[in-house]
Amino acid sequence: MIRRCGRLLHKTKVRSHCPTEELRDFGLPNATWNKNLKDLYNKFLELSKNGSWKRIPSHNTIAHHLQGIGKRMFLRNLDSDGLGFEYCMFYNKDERRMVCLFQPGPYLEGPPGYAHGGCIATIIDSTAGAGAVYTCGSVMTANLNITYFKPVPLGCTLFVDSHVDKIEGRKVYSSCHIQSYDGVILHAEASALFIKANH
Ligand SMILES: CCCCCCCCCCCCCC(=O)SCCNC(=O)CCNC(=O)[C@H](O)C(C)(C)COP(=O)(O)OP(=O)(O)OC[C@H]1O[C@@H](n2cnc3c(N)ncnc32)[C@H](O)[C@@H]1OP(=O)(O)O
Repeated sequence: MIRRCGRLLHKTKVRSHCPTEELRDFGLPNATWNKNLKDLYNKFLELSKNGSWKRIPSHNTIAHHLQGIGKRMFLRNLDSDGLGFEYCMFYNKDERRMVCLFQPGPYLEGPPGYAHGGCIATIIDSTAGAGAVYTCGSVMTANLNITYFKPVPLGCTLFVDSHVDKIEGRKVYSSCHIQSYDGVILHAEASALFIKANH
């Protein structure tokens, strides 16, 4: 059993923590991105030209963002592109919005052909969480409520749009919608409560 696991791990190139590994920005286009993802990415690059939006670099540790000691980030734990969470984020400071352009790969399957609900929760938590971090510093998720409206086909392009709605002391209230790349299908919506670090 362990040997079988070992072979599987080897085949799928699951990453182990390697502090000397070269830092790579995964939020840049690669050969596995489909046309819709590339088009949305280019649209947001264009919107970034006047400074309203900013592309957020995405490494395989969060040390870059939080000046801490990062190990391996959950969303960036596969070496091969396109298999898991393929995404990039853009932040708009004035609007307190973080958007994520997301293409769920085949290893995120739940129901046959569709993304697992847990990976949808992960991308919502990460997008809204990153929005809260960029708006007011280090946070922890205290509460996350999701309504799933339509299943998400693997390999499609999603537009994840989060917004910091309200800040009350250490409490940061956010909302998030997941739509198809063209805005036609609303796949899920969520509300989240983040608590700012107590320091
Ligand atoms: C590409 C870009 C990347 C960007 C980089 C970064 C990515 C980052 C992505 C991040 C995304 C990933 C993120 C993750 O995955 S975070 C990992 C998942 N989350 C956790 O493990 C959190 C576990 N819980 C805790 O650690 C504590 O309970 C926290 C820290 C949340 C609060 O404990 P703490 O002792 O510090 O605070 P407090 O108890 O004094 O309470 C303070 C206030 O908050 C209110 N309250 C507390 N809990 C709840 C609740 N459940 N509902 C409603 N209200 C709640 C409470 O009533 C009080 O209100 P008030 O009395 O003041 O009015």
